[in-house]
Amino acid sequence: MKIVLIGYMGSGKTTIGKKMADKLKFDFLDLDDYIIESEGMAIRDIFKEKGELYFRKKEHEYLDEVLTTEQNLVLSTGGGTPCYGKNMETILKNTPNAFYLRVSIKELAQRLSKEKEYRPLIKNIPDDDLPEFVGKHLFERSFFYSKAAHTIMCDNKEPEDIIKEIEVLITSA
Ligand SMILES: Nc1ncnc2c1ncn2[C@@H]1O[C@H](COP(=O)(O)OP(=O)(O)OP(=O)(O)O)[C@@H](O)[C@H]1O
Ligand SMILES: O=C(O)C1=C[C@@H](O)[C@@H](O)[C@H](O)C1
Ligand SMILES: [Mg+2]
Repeated sequence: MKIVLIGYMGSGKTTIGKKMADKLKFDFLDLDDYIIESEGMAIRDIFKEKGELYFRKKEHEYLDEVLTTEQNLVLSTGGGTPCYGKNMETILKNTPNAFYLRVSIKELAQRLSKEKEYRPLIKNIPDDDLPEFVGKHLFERSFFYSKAAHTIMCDNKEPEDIIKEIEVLITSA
């Protein structure tokens, strides 16, 4: 069984995915970390040296690879994963358990202002401009995120409570 978490940068996919996999005794895989290990480079360096198109190509290949294994897996995707090529279709084809972690622009901008360094798409955006950037970007991406089987509203909730909400929605069908 595969549980896939999608959502904007900073929505909590990695944090929640790790904790949930521990709780369910599933394997855990973070697609960004898998790319970093497989390519032997940090994401910001892949963007800088090989370009975003190369990153998106690899992201697509690794997504296909990890979704076609037999293991029980919680997969935390990258913030852009569902928004390129046929990635969202691939996710939906492989599991009924795709969850969109939805967080408000305000909370995303607050979280991301402290953690821009390893996120190449926002690295150079001044904190004051982050809410506007996130708002526009999220608007474009919501079309893809909202195709998930379930949307979990995450503002002002502890990871443990979000995990409990997800657990009751998981289906083995
Ligand atoms: N429910 C939550 N409440 C408050 N803070 C949270 C919550 N979930 C995650 N965070 C914090 O938000 C930040 C971003 O979380 P995380 O790295 O898990 O996001 P992500 O969705 O994996 O981002 P990316 O797409 O860039 O990989 C971290 O500092 C994390 O501790
Ligand atoms: O939102 C995005 O497009 C990205 C989010 C991160 O998880 C990384 O996958 C990368 O920095 C790109
Ligand atoms: Mg992450």
